[in-house]
Amino acid sequence: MKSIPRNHLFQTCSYNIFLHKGADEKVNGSIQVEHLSKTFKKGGIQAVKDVSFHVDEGEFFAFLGPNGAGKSTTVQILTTLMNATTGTAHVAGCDVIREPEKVRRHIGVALQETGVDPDLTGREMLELQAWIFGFGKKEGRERAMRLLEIVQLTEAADRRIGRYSGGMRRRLDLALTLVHEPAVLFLDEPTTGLDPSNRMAVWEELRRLNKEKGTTIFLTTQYLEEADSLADRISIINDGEIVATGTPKELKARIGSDLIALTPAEGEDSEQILLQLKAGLNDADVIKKQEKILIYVEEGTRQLLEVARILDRENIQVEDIQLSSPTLDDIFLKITGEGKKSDGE
Ligand SMILES: Nc1ncnc2c1ncn2[C@@H]1O[C@H](COP(=O)(O)OP(=O)(O)OP(=O)(O)O)[C@@H](O)[C@H]1O
Repeated sequence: MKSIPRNHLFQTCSYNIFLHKGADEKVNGSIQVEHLSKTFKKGGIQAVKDVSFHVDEGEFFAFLGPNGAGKSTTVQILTTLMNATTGTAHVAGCDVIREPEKVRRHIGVALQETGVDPDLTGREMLELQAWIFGFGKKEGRERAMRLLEIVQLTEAADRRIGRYSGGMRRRLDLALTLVHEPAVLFLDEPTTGLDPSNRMAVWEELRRLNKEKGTTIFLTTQYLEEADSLADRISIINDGEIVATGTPKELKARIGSDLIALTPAEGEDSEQILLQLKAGLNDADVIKKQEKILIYVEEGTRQLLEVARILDRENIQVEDIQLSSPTLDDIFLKITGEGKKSDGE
């Protein structure tokens, strides 16, 4: 699935093209995508299907979806690393097909595969990146130091990248995209593989960039929690199609903020239980998923008591009952009515 050495390609491009600082130019950091589709000849997979959306300048936008949904393909098209089959896209006011060099000048990209040189140290790599973007030696050194601190790599600054762990490489990669303070930042699953404290550090930095510098951020993620915590707006992508768009609040209002999942005991009639719960809970959102019954509610604790009362009153035996927050799977189930697709492989 990830056959293209994407970040490497991008950084290779940057050695030749980026000989000036994008941050000095006033650009409109918006993204406009119209009817974008991508079909891979190999395998004939339609990875992106007639996708349209916009991201305003300064907005924090998340593309949320499971494995194989089409997130990386969309990012690759928007960052000029891959051509769309049909449709158009403008990033920072420039057409990604007709003006790829202009687009590259205004964007920072952290992709899932890093293309850093394993023989350099983290500090050297950052200083090199700063030099490529036209910063002087002193400023480059200062930027490298500050970014190393932000991504918590100060201690490992002088270690060769080849000896970094996967998580450390991801953090370095993020730092590399920030060197020239781009108008639009594309981050493809930036926190996958990071432990909770590193994840929080990356979140904090992204929030700061977005709020203080007005950087437009396009982030892909499989984590609902990440999109919820960071994004102004979220589009949910499933099997190449956008199935829902809205603010986290709007999306949550569609699904309820809590989820009660119960497993009826063997021999119980789950269809009947479904009807009894619906009736008893004023037509609440109750659905069946395999052997479980899922109830989407707003005030989980209060509703859990109500569910327990109904089960007791109707003499329904259950094997298990749990209260939790909805997962991405649950949201897909609710929004698409069919649940998350498989990996699409
Ligand atoms: N170079 C390629 N050639 C053929 N098919 C591809 C290629 N890249 C991706 N695909 C397929 O396109 C679909 C979308 O993949 P994509 O990588 O965009 O999904 P994703 O949402 O980024 O998933 P993940 O979260 O796993 O990175 C998948 O079915 C994938 O197998």
